[in-house]
Amino acid sequence: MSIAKQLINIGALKLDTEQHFTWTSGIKSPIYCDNRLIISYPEVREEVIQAMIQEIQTKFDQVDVIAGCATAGIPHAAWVADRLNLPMVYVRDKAKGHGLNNQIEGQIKPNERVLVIEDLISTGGSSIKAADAVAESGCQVLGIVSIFSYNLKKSIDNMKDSGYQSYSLLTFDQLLDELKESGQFDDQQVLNLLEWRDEL
Ligand SMILES: O=P(O)(O)OC[C@H]1O[C@H](OP(=O)(O)OP(=O)(O)O)[C@H](O)[C@@H]1O
Ligand SMILES: O=C(O)c1cc(=O)[nH]c(=O)[nH]1
Repeated sequence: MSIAKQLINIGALKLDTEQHFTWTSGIKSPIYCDNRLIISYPEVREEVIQAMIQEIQTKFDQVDVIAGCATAGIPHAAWVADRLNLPMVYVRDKAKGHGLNNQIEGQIKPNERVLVIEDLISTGGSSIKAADAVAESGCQVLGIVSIFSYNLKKSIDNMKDSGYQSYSLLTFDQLLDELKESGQFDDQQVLNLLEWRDEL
């Protein structure tokens, strides 16, 4: 089953055209994709892990370390790192502020080739920030792999400016196609959502 179908089946897609959800960037959205639910469904997470591994193996040569973006990217990074028998770190959105004051937890060494794993990309701000922290520690960021991207113009521009390659297993456009095919959304709803996304 496609990842789009699986996300729909587990209820990861939330729609609220009246109240709207507030994204981490502050954007108010009628839609919210809760990839965090994936961790509770072994069959779905298995598909996601396998798809991520395939993406990594086809797009990147030699990966030394997998870095998960805190928090929603962490479990996926952990499963992928485990399957590939690679070291893993995770990257906080900022330094912890107490204890060792780390932003990156785990160990990376200068010049290592690091692949960043994120669960979702809206503006790309969070994953780029995590990748920047990895780069600032002297490592080479190979790119960012995420489960889902809204394909916002802003995220495409942000990724381009950052210079990081970014790949997502599923895009908003593909998800809307699936919602239309399954009869859950009609043509007009899909058009409205695409128009809303393109205006952000
Ligand atoms: O591309 P962006 O505009 O940065 O948005 C995407 C980010 O937002 C969500 O995280 P959130 O801030 O909700 O935190 P969490 O991962 O701890 O749940 C998501 O998991 C991404 O990290
Ligand atoms: O941009 C976000 O914060 C965001 C959007 C979304 O659909 N899902 C999510 O977990 N975060």
